[in-house]
Order: sequence, then C-alpha cells, then structure tokens
Amino acid sequence: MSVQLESISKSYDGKLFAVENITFSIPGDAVYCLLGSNGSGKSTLLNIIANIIEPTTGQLTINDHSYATAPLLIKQKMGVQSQFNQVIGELNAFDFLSWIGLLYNMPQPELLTQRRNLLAYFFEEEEDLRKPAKTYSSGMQKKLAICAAVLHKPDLLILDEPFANLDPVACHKLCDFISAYRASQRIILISSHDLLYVSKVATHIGILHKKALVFNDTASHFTDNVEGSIDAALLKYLNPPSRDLSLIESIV
Ligand SMILES: Nc1ncnc2c1ncn2[C@@H]1O[C@H](COP(=O)(O)OP(=O)(O)OP(=O)(O)O)[C@@H](O)[C@H]1O
Repeated sequence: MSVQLESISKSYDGKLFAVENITFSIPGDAVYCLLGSNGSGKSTLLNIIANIIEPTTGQLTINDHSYATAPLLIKQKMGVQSQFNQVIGELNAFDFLSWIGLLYNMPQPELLTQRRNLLAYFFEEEEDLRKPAKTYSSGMQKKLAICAAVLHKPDLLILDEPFANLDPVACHKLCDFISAYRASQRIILISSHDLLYVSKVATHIGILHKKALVFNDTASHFTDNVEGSIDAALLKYLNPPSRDLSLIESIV
C-alpha cells in the first residue's frame, strides 16, 4: 500500500485555501498522524485522500492508481471513519455492520465473525447494541463508525479524530487495536489533537500549519531535541502567540 500526494491544494470560492500545495507520501506499514491547529486543513486532506471531496489542483495516487481511473479498486481497499455522521440512526449496530459488509461483498461467515469480534472488543454491553443507533451516545456512535471502517480489513484505514468523544478506556483499547492492526503494507492515517494517544501509536507525524505541511517525518525525529515530549515538539511548529492573560482577568 502506498499513498502519494503531489501539489495538492483545495480552495473554496476560488480563493480561500483550505490546504495549499501539499506534497508528501506515506510509506506502507505507517501509522501516519496528522496534527495541527483548528482549521489547519487536516480533515480537508483526509477527505481528499478518502475521495469525499476533490482537490482543486494536484495529483493523488493510491497504490499507483488514481480516483479518475480506478475508483473502485482504491475504495475496496480503504476504510474511512470521517467527521461526517456515518451511522444509520434507524439501524442497530448489528444490522448497520451487516449492511456495510454487504457493500464490500464480504462472505457471510467472515462478516459475522468480524462483526461479533469487533463489537465484543469495542463495546461492553451487547444489549445496548440491539437498540437503534440514533439512541447511542456520541462515543458509542464513534466506536460503531470505527468498527464499520475496519470491518472488511482495509489496507488503508483513515480515522478522522478517532479519539474525540471516546472515554479513556476506549482510547487505550483503540491504541492497542491500531498498533496490532498495523502490519506490513497496511497504512493507518489519523488526524488528531490527542497527543497522548498519538504518541502511543504514531510511526510518522505530519504537521499542518496555516494550510501547509511544515513537518513530515518519523515520530522519533519529531521529538528529537525536545526531550521526547510530543506536545513541546508540536508547539515548536505551531508557534502560538503568547497568551493574553489580561483578557482572562477581564472575562472572569
Ligand atoms: N465547505 C467549506 N467552505 C469554505 N471553507 C471551508 C469548507 N470546509 C473547510 N473550510 C475551511 O478550510 C480550512 C481547513 O478546515 P479543516 O476542517 O480541514 O481543518 P481541520 O484542521 O480539520 O480543523 P479542526 O482541527 O478544527 O477539525 C478552514 O479554514 C475551514 O474554514
């Protein structure tokens, strides 16, 4: 599995850039974590790679194929948990995953085994899962969306803010899962603000800042010279303005 982006830009209304001139490639077997401030373009980039939105300019190739010539070939090998609400509210978890498995043409025995094991791993109470998904908490819906993304064992797994809304136990379970899922020729691409969990799973880090990729290297290189602290490394790249404490005083 390989993912290559060449001069990818996305603009809205012909001028406002969401991401600008992004070039990088993701090696097979990477857990590549995209970090950056709110609005820096992480979801935009993930959605372009997932073909949820189209880039304004630039070339994207996945396993040497493009969406223009081989969309199904790419999508069969891809699983996506996006920021968009992906669960179908009227279906319960079992029926929803069965529906996803049908879309991917999974053989029935494999689908049932995967469904049972995924739900058993990510959820505590099977009883709750018999209710329609619209009654689930936001964390349960997030876990179900993650289960749907990995159900068919994709070689490219895209997770947009997977740790948001999950409780700490679920986050640790997800970290264990991601580390185990990573295998030769499988790529896991994650956008996140949760540096604790990113530091547990990332093999590679990309930093988006003001719509541009300002860092792209291994996780160990990222923390070079900052005594191993991922948040100190990130702040170095984001270069935040000093906090105006007088404003806080006037507010409180
Ligand atoms: N449909 C749209 N129309 C106009 N601008 C958009 C649209 N979608 C995204 N943008 C802009 O693109 C930029 C990047 O947004 P994006 O959602 O990719 O950021 P992000 O890094 O994922 O942010 P966050 O960390 O807050 O989730 C932002 O400035 C955003 O306002």
